[in-house]
Amino acid sequence: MEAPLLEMSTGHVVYFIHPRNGSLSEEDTFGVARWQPENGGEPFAIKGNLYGVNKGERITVHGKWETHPKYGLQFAVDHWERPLPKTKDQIISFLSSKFVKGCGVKTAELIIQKLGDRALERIMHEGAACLMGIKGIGTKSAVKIADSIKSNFEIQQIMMTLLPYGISADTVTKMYKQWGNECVDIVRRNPYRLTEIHLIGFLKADEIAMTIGISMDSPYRLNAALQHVLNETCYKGGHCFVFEHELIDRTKELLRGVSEQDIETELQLMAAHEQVIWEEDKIYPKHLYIYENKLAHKLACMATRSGGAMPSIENSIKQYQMKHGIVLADKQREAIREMFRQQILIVTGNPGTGKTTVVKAMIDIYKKHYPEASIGLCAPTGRAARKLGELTGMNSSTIHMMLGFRPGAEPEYGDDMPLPFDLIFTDEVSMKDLQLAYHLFQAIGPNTKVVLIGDSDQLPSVGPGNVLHDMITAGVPHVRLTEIFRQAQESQIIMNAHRINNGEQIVIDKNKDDFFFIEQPEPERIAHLVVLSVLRFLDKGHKLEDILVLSPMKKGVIGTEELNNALQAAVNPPALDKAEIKTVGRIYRQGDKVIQIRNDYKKKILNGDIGVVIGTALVKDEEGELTDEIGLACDFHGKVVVYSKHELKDLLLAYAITIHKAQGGQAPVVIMPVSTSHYVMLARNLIYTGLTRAEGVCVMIGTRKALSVAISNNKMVQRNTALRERIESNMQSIPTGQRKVYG
Ligand SMILES: Nc1ncnc2c1ncn2[C@@H]1O[C@H](COP(=O)(O)OP(=O)(O)OP(=O)(O)O)[C@@H](O)[C@H]1O
Repeated sequence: MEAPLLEMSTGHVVYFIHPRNGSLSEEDTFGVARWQPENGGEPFAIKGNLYGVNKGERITVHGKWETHPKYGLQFAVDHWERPLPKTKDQIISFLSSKFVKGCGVKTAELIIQKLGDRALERIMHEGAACLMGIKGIGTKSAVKIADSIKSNFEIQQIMMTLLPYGISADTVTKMYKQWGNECVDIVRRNPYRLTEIHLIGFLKADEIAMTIGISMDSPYRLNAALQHVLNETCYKGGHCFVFEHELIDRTKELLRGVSEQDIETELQLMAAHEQVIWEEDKIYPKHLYIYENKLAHKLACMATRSGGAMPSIENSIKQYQMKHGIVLADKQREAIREMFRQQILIVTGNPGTGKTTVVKAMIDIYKKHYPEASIGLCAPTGRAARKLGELTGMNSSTIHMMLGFRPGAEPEYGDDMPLPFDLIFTDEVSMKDLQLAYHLFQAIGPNTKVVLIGDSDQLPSVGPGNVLHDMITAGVPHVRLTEIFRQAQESQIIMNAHRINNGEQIVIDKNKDDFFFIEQPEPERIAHLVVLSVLRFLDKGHKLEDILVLSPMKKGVIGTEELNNALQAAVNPPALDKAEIKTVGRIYRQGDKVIQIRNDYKKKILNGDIGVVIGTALVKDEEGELTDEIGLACDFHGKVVVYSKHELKDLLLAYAITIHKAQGGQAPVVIMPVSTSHYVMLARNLIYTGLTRAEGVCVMIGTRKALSVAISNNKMVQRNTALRERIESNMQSIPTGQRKVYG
């Protein structure tokens, strides 16, 4: 049976029925609107994918009539387009609309006066030149006007061609921004280039390629598949490279039916063109290879620059101890001496071993010796940076902010412009992945000292690399603090963290009120108890921001997604006076705790930043001008950020977060489900990292059996990295005689 012919109607949306504010997004495109046809007929309801349609805008909808059981006759939109305005009035209203930049009604009338009724066709054909000489239009605004007219209609043509291939309107808009009117040619020739636009992955591009008719063994396909497997393996597994045989096997599995020989040949070509780096049996994404090599070289240079002991240091330590009424442990004193001797020093220790105490002593003594010196403090997350600042009483920032990360460009500080500090302390070093470590060390000048502080027993970085471990094993100067001080010994959280780290079971003294284990085997009951515990802490006067609910994973009854839904319903239920924004499968409500899950240098909000929804506000466009889209306003420690509907994919509820996401942050209360339903995730360093997020109270809910499985599982997941070997060989290539003396 042939598909019924589509009918069409040109007119405009009078108002949106659903959603009422008309704010649709790429994820949520379904809308219902009151439609006024321009032929003067009766208004009627239209429904369907109305994403991109603006109230009052003249468009043409194509679709068919349907009878809804409740709402009666409606026009179901299949697709829509913006027709070229024809009459003088239509042209003036289009030219003076928000689609054309820099043109008001007056200017629009002058344009028609000069160019006539075919003004738009002429502008598209002749460009800005035909606008020159019109009163009030300078060269700049002529270009602006011509460009916006051109892109408006050009993009529509491109959409008509590309939408049938299954490419979404939003992706076409992004492609157009990047490739202009070459979009169609590019996609037809090599649809895998769509993966350059970050919204499309290999699988989707492959689907489109198959619709276009690209052959199964096309070199474009093989190339994209190899890139995809290489990047996925590195970024999901934390690897810096993938072994050749593994890369080929996985790619073969993905492409099914393509020969190993063809894949290998493509890989050789990629290596020849330096799309990837092939070193012995290792295949690197090019950027990770560069990072690993340059970082290794820099670390080796710094690690071999020692300045010799400072004679007056023992006296300074003594004076510090007297002034502060403290006796530093041997290892703490060693760390201070080494800090003066070395250009780079790593100080590690489990909780309560005096890391912060020694940092404060280092700062104090260094300032005594060098009163004019400038000292910088930084950490990988906002939370860790704030804590370091509070504990030392000095300014502290995220590493990203310190280095001046910006969208689409290299950071402000790098090897040609080193950071302007004599001494830098950087905390939570276990979280630094290869890329962040590379950027930080690139920006360290020859006369700057760096002290890295952290706990090497915590989870490794989320991103590729095992930087802290590799630095320590390669012999970068390192002091490990081991003594647990008396005050710390009183904390059951700290003592149990040490036990877990040593593979021992936890011990709880029920007379103390900082550590609780609630035995409960049923995941549904565990989830219920988590919610009850949160409510109880809130009743006791804790603020929402004081409580971290940590789960090892996202999925499942006690995964973060379901816990977040349950906690949102219990802690922040809907109310008439609370603003809300809905996207697919999620509601954000005023008062919700939220977490950013991607670095956004433009908004200056980093992956892992936690904030609170404060309401709704108008979204600004790329030029900073207000649009009529209603977005979600969130407060991140005093910084207010507005998210468009489209940007909400970067924001999750944060009543419950994964332990990985919680790294680098702590809270007075931690509630953590520990269940065998998370079997695959039960690992010692995971539980240890979760527990050590608690500053005051930890409540574990689950089974001792699950906890015991986790504590016994100390298998370190292997990461493919050659940083250690590279640091070692770089160190060896600097002859002892030529090693520079620091200081
Ligand atoms: N030399 C010392 N003598 C006595 N007490 C000390 C000494 N060093 C540190 N402490 C005390 O031990 C406790 C833990 O120290 P500190 O906070 O410096 O450890 P930390 O390793 O930074 O801990 P965390 O990783 O939990 O932040 C503090 O109460 C601190 O005052």
